[in-house]
Amino acid sequence: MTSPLLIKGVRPYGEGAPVDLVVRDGVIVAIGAEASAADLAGAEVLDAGGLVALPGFVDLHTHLREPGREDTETIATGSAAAALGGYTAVFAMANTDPVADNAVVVEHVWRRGREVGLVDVRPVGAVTVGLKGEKLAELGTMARSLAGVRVFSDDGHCVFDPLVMRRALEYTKALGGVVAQHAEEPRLTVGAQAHEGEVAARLGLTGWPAVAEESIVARDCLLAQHVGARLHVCHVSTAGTADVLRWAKNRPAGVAGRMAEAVISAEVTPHHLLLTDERLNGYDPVNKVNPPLRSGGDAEALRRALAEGVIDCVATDHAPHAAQDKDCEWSAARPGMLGLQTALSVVVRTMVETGLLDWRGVARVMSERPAEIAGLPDHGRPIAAGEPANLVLVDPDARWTVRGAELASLATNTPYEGMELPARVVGTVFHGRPTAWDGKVRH
Ligand SMILES: NC(=O)N[C@@H](CC(=O)O)C(=O)O
Repeated sequence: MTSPLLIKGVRPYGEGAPVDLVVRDGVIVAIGAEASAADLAGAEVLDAGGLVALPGFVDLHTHLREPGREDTETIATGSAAAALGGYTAVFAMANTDPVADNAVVVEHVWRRGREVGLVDVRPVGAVTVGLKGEKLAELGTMARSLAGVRVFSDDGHCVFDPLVMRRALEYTKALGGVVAQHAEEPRLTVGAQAHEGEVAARLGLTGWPAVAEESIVARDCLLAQHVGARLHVCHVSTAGTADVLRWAKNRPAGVAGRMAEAVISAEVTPHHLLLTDERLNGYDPVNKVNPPLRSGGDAEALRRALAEGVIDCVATDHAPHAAQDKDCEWSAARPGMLGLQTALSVVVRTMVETGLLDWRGVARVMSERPAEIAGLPDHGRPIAAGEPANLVLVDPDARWTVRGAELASLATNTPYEGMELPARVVGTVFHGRPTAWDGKVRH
């Protein structure tokens, strides 16, 4: 038995009067007045007066870069960034070197995540060998490995061949898993450098048209409903994709083959909720990301779709890059931006301050829905006695200024450098143990 933890004076979901949470052996054992003296003997106390408690965040889309690019992030530094950002589980994308397309690599990532012990690191398995889109990877072996992979993705690349995608959906269905698709029709994005629109035209950058995403999402929804499988759409970036998802999710049962068994879900990144292609005017590659920052109208449509539930959840697409891959000309720079430590604040700015979501809604899109989509039983659970103690404690009134150099990631490519953002993660509790408190990681 470990010593208990007493979290004093929190407001679960920002509702009602402050209560005390008593946590023992990874479980919430009592709330408020229920705490007895016996519960509290030898307890560590976290003074959480004025803080909002939410279920720990779950990120379905994190690039931890290990193995292969440990100069930009490691499982240890990425886990630290996750804990400081309020996350208790992250899904590590498969585009590592070597690619996580086999049991050896996914077990390595899983084991290393457990050794670090700050957050549940769940490896994503590649859909195809080497992310090449040609031959299915060993999905079953990865699912049956110690890592128990259930989320499969070629993220960074689209599974563009419709027959390969169909087979992937069929196999993952048999394994109880889900395909997370990076929706990008490659023939429509050859040489693409920026959202196809006025800004790209003015800057002379080759356009990445919205339809390259929307056409793949439409096709994949039809395929998933034809075979009755689960499809998750990564980083939705356009208003048109939100329309396609709304249509697909609302189709009457029975119009497609095995529609009743199909489940479609989708994520949006914090940066697509807040930032637009107007940021490209100075050609600063920190703003280069895939899919690209879109128009203001797109961002507004994404915020509405997230509030409505057409887009299920927020995922960071945390993508650390080395300085030399960002401090260069636009066309040579790698796409991607940091996200783990700024996600909550950007969601508060775009969704809470605008009145689109309350704290219950934040819990839904950052904790509950991602945990459900990935099938994680211990995360995204209600804050109640008997439930696992995976929690985040948030100061809703704080303001802080983002400094890339102060973030826990090895890389510094945050697009929010110097920006003042609302709300701060003060504490994270992972299986009953504080992993972050007041800006510091606790091992
Ligand atoms: N989202 C990004 O801009 N970058 C991702 C992969 C990718 O989707 O290109 C990365 O791994 O860096």
